[in-house]
Amino acid sequence: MLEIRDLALGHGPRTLVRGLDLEVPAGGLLAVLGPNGAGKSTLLKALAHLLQPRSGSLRLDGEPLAALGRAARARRVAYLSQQSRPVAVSVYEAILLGRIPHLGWQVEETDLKAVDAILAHLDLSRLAGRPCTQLSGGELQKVLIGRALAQTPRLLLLDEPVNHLDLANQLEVLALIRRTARDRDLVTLVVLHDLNLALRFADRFLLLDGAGGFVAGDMASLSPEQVEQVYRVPVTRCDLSGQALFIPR
Ligand SMILES: Nc1ncnc2c1ncn2[C@@H]1O[C@H](COP(=O)(O)OP(=O)(O)OP(=O)(O)O)[C@@H](O)[C@H]1O
Repeated sequence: MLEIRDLALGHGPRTLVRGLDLEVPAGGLLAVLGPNGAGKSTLLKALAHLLQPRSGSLRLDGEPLAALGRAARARRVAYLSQQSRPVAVSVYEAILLGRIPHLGWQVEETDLKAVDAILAHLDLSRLAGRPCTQLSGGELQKVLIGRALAQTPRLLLLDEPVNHLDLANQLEVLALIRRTARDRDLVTLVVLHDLNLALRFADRFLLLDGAGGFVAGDMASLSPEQVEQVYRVPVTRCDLSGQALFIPR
């Protein structure tokens, strides 16, 4: 469980988040929503300890995140930024890099087995020897998620993981993230721009308005009024064969 208490975030004079209280249980998927510039990446960076909150506390399974040392944090928190780029190593090596926080002075059999398991889990075994620079966008995104999983984190932070992916890859990658969060009982936060993907894959949401305000709840409770107020676009929420959708009017 991730507990966020009275969190305030901002840059310079601008306050992005004020008084944020939120509990994020393990096993599910929290969609972090909001318009461009609302503070979604800033929130993830604060959780990854890359940015100092103005105030408030962050606890993971009861333990203050700020108290974790660098190595302990790398074992507990995996963060995939918006700007992740391929590195010139093989798929196998890229995922093995995620084991660094767990390594002693050499790679152990358990590390290699962990990489094999992740390759199989992500259906990437056939690409193990391929340089990351020769992957499609969807394949690369899966490798980066694999590297994050190799850290065996408890908290998984993914900033727009389906950006630049085609429809099939968006669905595949998000299904994989949801399945992984459930199977490995991870606390997972995913920044998404597509509300309909959020409705389909997330079970909770946090909607930031960029002016300090926020609304959070079960995905099923996200209302057109809440969406309209933040995105300033009139929308209708409808149901198509059991799948909720927001349609701009
Ligand atoms: N290091 C920084 N210094 C000053 N301002 C910043 C910094 N980083 C971000 N900002 C500003 O803070 C606001 C929130 O940025 P952030 O990247 O968190 O938004 P976002 O919701 O992730 O946006 P997007 O959907 O466009 O990725 C933006 O107006 C941005 O310009």
